[in-house]
Amino acid sequence: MRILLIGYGKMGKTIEQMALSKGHQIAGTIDHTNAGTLANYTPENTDVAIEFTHPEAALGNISYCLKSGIPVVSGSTGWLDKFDEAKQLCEQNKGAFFYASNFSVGVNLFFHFNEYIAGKMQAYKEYHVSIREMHHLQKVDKPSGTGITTAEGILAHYPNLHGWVGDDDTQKDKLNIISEREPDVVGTHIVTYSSEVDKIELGHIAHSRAGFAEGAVMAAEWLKGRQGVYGMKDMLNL
Ligand SMILES: NC(=O)C1=CN([C@@H]2O[C@H](COP(=O)(O)OP(=O)(O)OC[C@H]3O[C@@H](n4cnc5c(N)ncnc54)[C@H](OP(=O)(O)O)[C@@H]3O)[C@@H](O)[C@H]2O)C=CC1
Ligand SMILES: O=C(O)C1=N[C@H](C(=O)O)C[C@H](O)C1
Repeated sequence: MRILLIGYGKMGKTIEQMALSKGHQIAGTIDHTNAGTLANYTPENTDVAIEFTHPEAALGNISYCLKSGIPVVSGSTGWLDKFDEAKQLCEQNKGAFFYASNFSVGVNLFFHFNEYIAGKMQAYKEYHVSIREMHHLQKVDKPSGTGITTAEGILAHYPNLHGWVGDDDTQKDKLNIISEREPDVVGTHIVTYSSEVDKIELGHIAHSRAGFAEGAVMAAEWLKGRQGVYGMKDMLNL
């Protein structure tokens, strides 16, 4: 497939290596320096776009692809308050849009187990549940998209918790997501259930960006010939 890489930073470059190793071609790469050239890409020269940019840039890039008829896979985080706009655009243009806050198969298994454990733990009121996410110093958004998806999986089972809050806030009836930033941490997410007497933890630690890149290329291949809005649960049958 001819893959357009929108965002050519840490993820764009890792995806490029993964896509080439699987026999795909790179239709082009977009970063700040050549953002205006996005308009040169059409379904005639591009089979699919993979978008990993920035919270401020994601919706514009996704909109361009959907309006132009280019199927688009996005992993950008920090913009999901506008997700419904992307969904509507996809429906209006009969397009193809695949979104995941985290493309690694391991994290999506973690999401699955997280929901199962939350369903069991909500009956045990002596345990206080919280989430901790750790990332590298360059990360611009917090909490992480993965941290928010993890929170949503827990909240679905905890009717007494009304939404999540970041670590700059503490409200008793909300689920706390604590964010830590340290040099070179690729991505770590830990769910903790803590009582007076013990602690239960479920965690995922990414050793590199290869898992994210592999999942994004897999999603681009899977999206071929499909129309609609999809996520990892659709692709992995989780
Ligand atoms: N879903 C998932 O599995 C994962 C998601 N992510 C998310 O992906 C995104 C990118 O992460 P990462 O690659 O580490 O970030 P980087 O900062 O390393 O790269 C971002 C890239 O986007 C480009 N960019 C930013 N703004 C614009 C714009 N307005 N127009 C065009 N290009 C732009 C940057 O260009 P320039 O360098 O010129 O500024 C750069 O090439 C983040 O939102 C991150 O949270 C990350 C890992 C996994
Ligand atoms: O910015 C990152 O690096 C990552 N971002 C994603 C997120 O916000 O969840 C996924 C992964 O944890 C790495």
